[in-house]
Amino acid sequence: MKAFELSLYLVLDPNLCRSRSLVETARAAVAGGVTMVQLRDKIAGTTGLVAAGRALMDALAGTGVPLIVNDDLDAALTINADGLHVGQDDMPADEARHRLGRGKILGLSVETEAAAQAVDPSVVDYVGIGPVFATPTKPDHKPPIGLDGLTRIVATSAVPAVAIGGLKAAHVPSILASGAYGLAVVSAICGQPDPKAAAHALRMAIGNERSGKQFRRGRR
Ligand SMILES: Cc1ncc(COP(=O)(O)OP(=O)(O)O)c(N)n1
Ligand SMILES: Cc1nc(C(=O)O)sc1CCOP(=O)(O)O
Ligand SMILES: [Mg+2]
Repeated sequence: MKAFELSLYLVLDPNLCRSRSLVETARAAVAGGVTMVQLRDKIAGTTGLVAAGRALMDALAGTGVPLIVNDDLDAALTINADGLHVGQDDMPADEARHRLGRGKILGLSVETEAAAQAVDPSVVDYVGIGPVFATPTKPDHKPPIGLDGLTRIVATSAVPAVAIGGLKAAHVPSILASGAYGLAVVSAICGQPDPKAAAHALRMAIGNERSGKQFRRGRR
């Protein structure tokens, strides 16, 4: 399996990318410090996802940043993506793992402690927990879990967690304090006038928060 790092996970949605292409946005975001990229297009269909996914695979080659395909296992397999992300209402994780093979990254959305408890770490590599806050990016999202809900669900998870839903740079301290390893965002990068600068600001906030914690632990 390609190594993965959940600190800053860009979920690419063409609806939010304004006039920029997915490739342009991904390149800029990776230059700004994004560590994972997901292709999420709810209307493209498998053919559209395959075309967009191939272009993204080329753009990310050599960067070390994995490309995850949302929902569509066939598209992920066709382009030999680094992994797949499924939700509770998508294909069951067991089946996704079986068809994906052991060498790929599999992410699963969880919205409750019960769902987090049910995650099998031999099947699922990471969980996406949300929505932390309400967001117009996903109109069909479940009720927001808030920071307390996030903290409880993270504590239940046997695999690394990334928080998602309405997250901006100002939320970095509270999200990391919840125990989540990182943040997954759409509009905080995709919808921004300068996606590289937006990604950089998020990544710096994450780095500062982590180093600040180390410093505080060492103080008398
Ligand atoms: C990292 C990450 N976490 C959660 C989701 C949401 O997945 P899902 O609940 O299946 O909803 P859709 O994105 O498919 O609308 C995600 N995509 N990525
Ligand atoms: C794709 C997605 N999944 C969610 C979940 O709660 O599972 S919230 C969401 C959209 C996140 O977009 P933004 O960063 O613009 O708020
Ligand atoms: Mg889904």
